[in-house]
Formats: sequence, structure tokens, C-alpha cells
Amino acid sequence: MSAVRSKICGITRIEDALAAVEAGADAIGFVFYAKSPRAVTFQQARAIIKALPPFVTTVGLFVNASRCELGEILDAVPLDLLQFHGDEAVAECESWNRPYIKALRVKAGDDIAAACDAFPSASGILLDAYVEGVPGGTGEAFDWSLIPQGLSKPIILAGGLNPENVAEAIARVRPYAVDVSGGVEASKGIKDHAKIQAFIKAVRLR
Ligand SMILES: O=C(O)c1ccccc1N[C@@H]1O[C@H](COP(=O)(O)O)[C@@H](O)[C@H]1O
Repeated sequence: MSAVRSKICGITRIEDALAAVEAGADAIGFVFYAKSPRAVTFQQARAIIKALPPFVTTVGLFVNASRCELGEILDAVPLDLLQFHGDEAVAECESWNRPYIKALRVKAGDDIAAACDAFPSASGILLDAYVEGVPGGTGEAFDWSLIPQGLSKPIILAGGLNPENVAEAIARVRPYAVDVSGGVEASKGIKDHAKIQAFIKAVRLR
């Protein structure tokens, strides 16, 4: 099995971004969703990215953003990958001509294979927990046994992951990558560097 990649999401401070990179994270994520306690402005994200060494993937997370808002952010911030975490249709995700991943919020009865197939242009599909009324970043895990084998896209597993459960999650789901936000925080939007290190260590031990 090839190495499982990791993304630390909800970065709001330069020191947290550098701690994630130092620990070995492959990607860091910026939440451009005003209702999130981890929301960043484009100025914040730009300053953090400027402080990064090379070869770290920068991901911008959006939830049903307007074209105007998204366009302004893409003009201002050098993002490598877009993460659509709302109800965006495939045409909208594709329309920016940037690599993107699409988040699906999983609940019992969902046809995950069909949902993956609905986004053929996505670089990967992120599976997160479904929590009514909240688009993501809930800290809730979902039932990993709902994920079928042989999906058409690389799977990024998210939702309630933390240093204690990520190894089991990887063993059971065998995802391409894992994504964490709340599970490595000291408080909302502020990362705990020891938790980031423990998380990446657990990912790498798999
Ligand atoms: O982090 C947020 O605040 C957020 C807000 C809206 C949509 C998604 C959000 N985060 C993403 O949610 C998943 C799971 O997060 P957690 O580890 O359970 O806290 C992850 O992909 C985050 O990128």
C-alpha cells in the first residue's frame, strides 16, 4: 500500500501551518466560509502561504460560495486545489479550471459510488460525516462500513479523525488521504502542535 497522504485543515496562523509542514503534512487547508470558526480572510491565507516552503499543497475550502466571492479569492490567493464542501454541482466545480475535490457528507442509505461517479472531473472525493444543518468541520465521525470498495476516485477520509482513531480508520477504509481539522485543535481555529505531530505519526505508521 502506498503512503497515505494527510491534510491539516482550518489553518488560521502561520505558526500552525509551519508546524503541520514540519510534522510532515502534505497539504494545508484554508476555510473560506464565513460561518466557520476557522474562517480566514484572503489576506490571512495569502500571508500564511507566503511563509510556506515549497512542495506543500494549499487547499481552499468553499461552501456554496458565490462566483464573485470565489473569483476574488482565486485572484488573490495562490491555491493549488479547491475543496467544494457544499451543494456545488459538477458544472460549477469544473468551471474554475482548477484541480478540485468534492466533499460528500455521508449518511446511511447514500449511494456513495454513484455520488463519486457524478464528479468525473474531480481529483478526489472527500467523505465527511453528515450532520443536519452543518456543512462540515463538526468533529463527528461516520460509519466507515458505509464506504464501498472500488470507488472510481481517490478517497480522502474526513470527519472526526484524531490521533487516536486515524490508524484504525486507515486500516479499515484504505483511503488515498486523510483530512483533519477539529481533532488536532487546542481550541477552534488554533492548532495543537503536539496533536498534529501525533496525528501524522499515526498516519505514517500505517
Ligand atoms: O472546518 C470547518 O469549519 C468547516 C466548515 C465547513 C465545511 C467544512 C469544514 N471543514 C472540513 O470538515 C471536514 C471534517 O472536519 P473535522 O476533522 O471533523 O473537524 C474536513 O474535511 C474539514 O476540511
